[in-house]
Amino acid sequence: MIGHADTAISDPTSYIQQTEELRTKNHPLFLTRLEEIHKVSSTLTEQQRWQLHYLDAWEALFEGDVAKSRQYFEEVISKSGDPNLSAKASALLLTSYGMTREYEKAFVLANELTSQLPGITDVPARLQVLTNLSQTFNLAGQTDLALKYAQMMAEATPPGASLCYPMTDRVFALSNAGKIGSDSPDFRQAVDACTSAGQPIITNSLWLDQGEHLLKEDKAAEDLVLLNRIQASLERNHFQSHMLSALVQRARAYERLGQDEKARKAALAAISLQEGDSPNEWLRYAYLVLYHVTKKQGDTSAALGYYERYVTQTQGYLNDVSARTLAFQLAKQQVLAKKLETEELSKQNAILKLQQQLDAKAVETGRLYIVLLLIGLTGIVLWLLRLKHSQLRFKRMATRDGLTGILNHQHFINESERQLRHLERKSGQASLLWMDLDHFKQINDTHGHAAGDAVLRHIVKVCNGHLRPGDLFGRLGGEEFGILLLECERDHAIAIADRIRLAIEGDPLEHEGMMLKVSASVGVASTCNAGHALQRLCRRADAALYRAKRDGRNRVIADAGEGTSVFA
Ligand SMILES: Nc1nc2c(ncn2[C@@H]2O[C@H](COP(=O)(O)OP(=O)(O)OP(=O)(O)O)[C@@H](O)[C@H]2O)c(=O)[nH]1
Repeated sequence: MIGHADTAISDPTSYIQQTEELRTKNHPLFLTRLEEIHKVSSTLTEQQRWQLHYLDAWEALFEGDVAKSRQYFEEVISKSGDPNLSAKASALLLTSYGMTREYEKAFVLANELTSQLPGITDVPARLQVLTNLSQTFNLAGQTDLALKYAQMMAEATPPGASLCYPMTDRVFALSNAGKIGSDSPDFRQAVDACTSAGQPIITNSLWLDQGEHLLKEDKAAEDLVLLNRIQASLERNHFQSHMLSALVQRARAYERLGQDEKARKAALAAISLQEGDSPNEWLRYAYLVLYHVTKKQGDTSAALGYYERYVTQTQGYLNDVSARTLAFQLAKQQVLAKKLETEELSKQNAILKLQQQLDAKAVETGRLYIVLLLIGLTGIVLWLLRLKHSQLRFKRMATRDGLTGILNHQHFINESERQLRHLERKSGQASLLWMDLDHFKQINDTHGHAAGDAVLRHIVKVCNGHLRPGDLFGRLGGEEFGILLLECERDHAIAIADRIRLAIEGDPLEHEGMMLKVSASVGVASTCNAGHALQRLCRRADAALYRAKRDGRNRVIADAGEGTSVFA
């Protein structure tokens, strides 16, 4: 329980809520309780203080202090952080714009509230927004919209709760549309709902509207009965616009009944109630009554004066009506323009998105092309490599001996001729070794052909270990080899040949657990004796080899000119 001086409030939240419900039900009690809450305001939570601020704003609007109410409502909307309270404040701000004839602002706000509606789920806030929307659209002459919001309000009203507000908004919309008369059951039903809900101010609004219909239907006496019946309630609740409209209605009723003095008094009372001379439908009627009465009484100058005020008011009223319609249309146009703009933007966004997608696709396609190109290029490169490899293989096959990898007979001959020609030009020397393995047949016969092959490969390996890179080494056939030693004098060649012979002899091949030992006979011919012609060199070397074989094998015999030889 929180308290201050003589006031004690045990549950401020529900107390504030109950006080809010009293606004139009029991306005004097509402004021008393509002004062009580203010006394304990220092003990309230922040949210409760904003609720109190909202009630202060409502009261300021009820009293006609629009500026104060608007300031308070705007503070609630921007600072309270309470979406439901903000929605209610916006709804009442809407009404305040209507009261000050700022119709454009009102309809722009109405449009905003309409779009926010789906998100407003708090029942009291939703009902407040719906009733203010219905009233605002009714003010603009948009009675269908007003009816729609009244219907939505009825649907949003929880079961068992009063339908006073939605029924009243419905009656006002139907009434404004000229769809009901004074005897319409809609009046009766709405009045019953509001009476049993304990809403005298709303009930009085309905009675006054029914009175307007009675006047239109030329039932002035009935209207006066009605006005007399609600007079006490009007005075009790002291709602300024009700007091004003009731007095004007009374004045018009008296005038119709020929009770001019009463009509004049009522009209003057109405004018005295109104502060300022701003356009107003009731004042328009008040001046019209005064014009008729004074004219009838023969007071022409006074009648003229009232008539001028009546014309001014009419002008103002008509301007006001067209301003409402215009503002509504303007706001509608703005909303439409905004919608179109949004649609245009979303179209542009869609185009941009498409563009981006196309760009992405182009990049993707570009990438695909690059990948395909790379695959193609790689394929071509691989194909070229394979081609090169094949060419090399073919070239190798064409120039090399398949078993040992050294030059084949034909290529050895060709290359040797080329090198000898070259050496001849520069007077260089070369020596040709003609080498044949001894009794090789026995290897084949004893150990098999494969062993013979292995020995041939081994011999090539041994020989290569004693040759320079530029020397030519070829297999002339079977177990016969030719070696052309470039830039090599005869004696040096004999020494190399003998080193090779010794190496072959001293390096048997281990093959499948067997030591395969071979020897070689070598014939040497040199350009210094035989000249640079290959044929002659071969003949001389071959002859020397023949002698080496004949003389017992495993030896080197060098050609020493025609018919001579040197042993190594
Ligand atoms: N394993 C193997 N044997 C070969 C190859 N080419 C030739 N031969 C064999 O080499 C042997 C050469 O024998 P011959 O010409 O009688 O000469 P040899 O047995 O070496 O006797 P001499 O030359 O007189 O010392 C033959 O048995 C051929 O079959 C070859 O590529 N691989």
